[in-house]
Amino acid sequence: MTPPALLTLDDYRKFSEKNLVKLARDYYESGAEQEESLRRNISAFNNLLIRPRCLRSVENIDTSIDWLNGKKSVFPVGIAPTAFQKMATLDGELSTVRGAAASNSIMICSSWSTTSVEDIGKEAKIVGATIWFQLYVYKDRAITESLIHRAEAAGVEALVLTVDTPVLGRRLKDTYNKFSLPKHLKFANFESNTQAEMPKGHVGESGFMQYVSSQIDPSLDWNTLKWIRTKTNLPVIVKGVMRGDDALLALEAGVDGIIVSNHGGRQMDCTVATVFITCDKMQISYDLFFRLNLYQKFSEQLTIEFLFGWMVAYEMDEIF
Ligand SMILES: Cc1cc2nc3c(=O)[nH]c(=O)nc-3n(C[C@H](O)[C@H](O)[C@H](O)COP(=O)(O)O)c2cc1C
Ligand SMILES: CCCCCCC(=O)C(=O)O
Repeated sequence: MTPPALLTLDDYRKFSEKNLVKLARDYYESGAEQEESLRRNISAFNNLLIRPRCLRSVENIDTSIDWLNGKKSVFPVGIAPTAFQKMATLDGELSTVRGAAASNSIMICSSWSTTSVEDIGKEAKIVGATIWFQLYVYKDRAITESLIHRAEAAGVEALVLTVDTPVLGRRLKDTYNKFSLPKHLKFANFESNTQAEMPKGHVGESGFMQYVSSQIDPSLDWNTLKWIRTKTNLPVIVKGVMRGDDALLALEAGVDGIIVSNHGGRQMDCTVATVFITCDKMQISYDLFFRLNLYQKFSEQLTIEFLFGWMVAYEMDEIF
């Protein structure tokens, strides 16, 4: 059967309903607690209005950006890290890395991919994709360090430290569903069963919640960031910053970039919408403004990347 034309995000979402089991769809789509942040992210973006200029030639437009180290990409949208992609397709992360190459984007590989970083790295070399690696910090620092070194050896060009997940947000749907990874899937970056397998869920606690509370280090702080910097020469970007004062601390800590994010409303409910987080106290000028994630270089410019979305490239004051 010829697949239908999928033109909008909503088309994709509806199409996926036929192909995803409820457990996976709920995991992919849900936010924390009452999902106020998740709804606010969407409505805040939908309420942005554009006042377009007229009689400006659009014959030659340049949407290119420099993600890092002078590497130009004509497509200024990155693919945010997304765990457990094989719940959606057989090829999982390999499909995404091919998509990243085809669209001249970058892929941020999740620590919790269902394909190992080595296999994603091999495919990235074949198809010519740029990959970065998103890091979760384990209580066992030896595990964390080994992840960093394996990602480096696999050819990633930057490390992205997620800083908004010292504990897992309470996702009610996952809890009701007693969410755990389907039996045939594992955390592909780990060998030992303790890290590679997600426990079964039980009443009132998903398997995912048990995994995170037993493995992930809730003491994550600025010292952890310093420690990471001693373990790698790769650029380090922090993801999940929501305030200007924290952005300044990140800058003082010598990070190479920040991603402003409330984790799609999946971590803490009742937060400000990502799109409205102003970078107060930051001496930068805005040149691009997008929807979900926001990747920022501490140079003259601000660029923003978003997951499966669309972009507007206007000056900030043209939007409101
Ligand atoms: C299904 C799913 C899995 C995700 N997995 C990860 C992950 O492994 N690591 C991570 O840092 N963020 C993860 N995220 C968060 C996204 O990278 C991204 O921050 C979010 O979808 C968009 O929200 P934002 O605009 O507030 O960043 C995941 C999001 C979704 C929807
Ligand atoms: C330590 C926090 C776990 C979150 C894991 C994956 C993710 O980011 C998401 O589901 O959202």
